[in-house]
Amino acid sequence: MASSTPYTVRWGIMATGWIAEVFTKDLLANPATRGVHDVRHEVVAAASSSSKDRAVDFLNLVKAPSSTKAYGSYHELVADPDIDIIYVATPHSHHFQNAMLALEAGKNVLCEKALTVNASQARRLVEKAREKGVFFMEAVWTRYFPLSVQVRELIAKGSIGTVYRTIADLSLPRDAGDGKVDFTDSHRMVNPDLAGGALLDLGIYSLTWVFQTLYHLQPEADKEAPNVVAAVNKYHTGADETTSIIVQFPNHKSQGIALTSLRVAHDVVGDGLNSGGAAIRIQGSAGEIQVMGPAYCPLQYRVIKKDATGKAKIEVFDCPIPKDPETGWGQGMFWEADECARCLRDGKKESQTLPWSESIVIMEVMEEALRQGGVVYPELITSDVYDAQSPLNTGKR
Ligand SMILES: NC(=O)C1=CN([C@@H]2O[C@H](COP(=O)(O)OP(=O)(O)OC[C@H]3O[C@@H](n4cnc5c(N)ncnc54)[C@H](OP(=O)(O)O)[C@@H]3O)[C@@H](O)[C@H]2O)C=CC1
Ligand SMILES: O=C1OC[C@@H](O)[C@H](O)[C@H]1O
Repeated sequence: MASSTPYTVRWGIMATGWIAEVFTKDLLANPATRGVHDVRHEVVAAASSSSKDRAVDFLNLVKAPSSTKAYGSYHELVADPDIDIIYVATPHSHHFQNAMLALEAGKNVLCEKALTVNASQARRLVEKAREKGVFFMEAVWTRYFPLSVQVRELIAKGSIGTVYRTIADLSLPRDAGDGKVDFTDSHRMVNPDLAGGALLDLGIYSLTWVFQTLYHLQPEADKEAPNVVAAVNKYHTGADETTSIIVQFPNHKSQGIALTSLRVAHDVVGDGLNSGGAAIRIQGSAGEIQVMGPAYCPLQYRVIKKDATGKAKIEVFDCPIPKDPETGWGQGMFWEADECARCLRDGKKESQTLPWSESIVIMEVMEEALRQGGVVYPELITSDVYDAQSPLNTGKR
């Protein structure tokens, strides 16, 4: 008989920026408000690379329980024996060193997207997780949305026939009108020192839709790494500002088109529904699924087929994100946290929804696209040699 006591996971939060705040609030949202009763989350500690005060401010901001510990270094965080899993919420540039720091300490790890700066770093992390026997997952939260689960199920049961093509776009209209985009050159979105650029930050979601609809569902025995053709426009900082990728799975006769840009919008109106077209179109031999809303946080999908008379039949499915009524919190990041909890409870080292091998293949695609576009990141952040004392781990910038 299943236990009625929820399985509790104790989290340590590495970094105190924007997404650390959103994710931590989701951890603290009541699971019952999303109908979850088998797992729950506790926030045990948070760490800032710059000071303990910043970690204290962060914990106040997210209204963490008073017992939650604040650390002024990532090293202290990963050494805390009360923590089950570390959430790495630093810029892409830091993920390899920071995740390795936690894995080396024997911690389970959920690491923000993009997992690393290149595929070799991703492979190293997976090898380390395997060696240490710990759980490790890339935090691509969208994969755990009930909407994504439903869309994958529809495809798997052949609702739109054989899927031959997926087109996915995640683009932000940040053109400043003076040749620049409205991020400062030091911002992580465009700063090569922080592995900035449209692809690693946004394009990964376009690729997520391509992969979860065309690659993830390929039978294990027929898994096919894709051919990659990319066009990249570089920003004056050297990071990519607009990148378009065609991934081709020749044996499956399928293709994915993943688009991203910091210049134009995937949705001109900005409400995710009325832009005139879907940013994600999954095209099958017997119909199409359109996913509405930004690729990272979609809230509606439509299944479009012809009925027996040849007339279009459109079914619309809304998938809202439940908010905790007490705090108003809930952005949809709790679903990936629940996945981590269930994997830990069940002794799984990787999530079947985003297996290690798939994170690596996606990193290979992004690395190849950036190579074709001539985007080069600095040695400090591309190295796959772990250094506990790297400035990326100590915060000594
Ligand atoms: N899943 C999602 O929807 C989203 C995911 N992300 C991902 O989360 C990660 C962080 O993004 P975001 O929270 O927006 O970034 P922020 O700049 O807001 O925060 C990054 C944090 O990392 C720490 N950090 C350590 N070293 C540096 C450094 N040299 N420069 C800047 N910050 C540093 C800082 O915390 P401290 O020094 O206190 O440790 C900082 O607050 C990225 O990988 C991004 O792709 C971002 C937004 C949405
Ligand atoms: O992951 C993300 O999703 C939302 C975007 O606005 C953000 O830049 C990106 O990091």
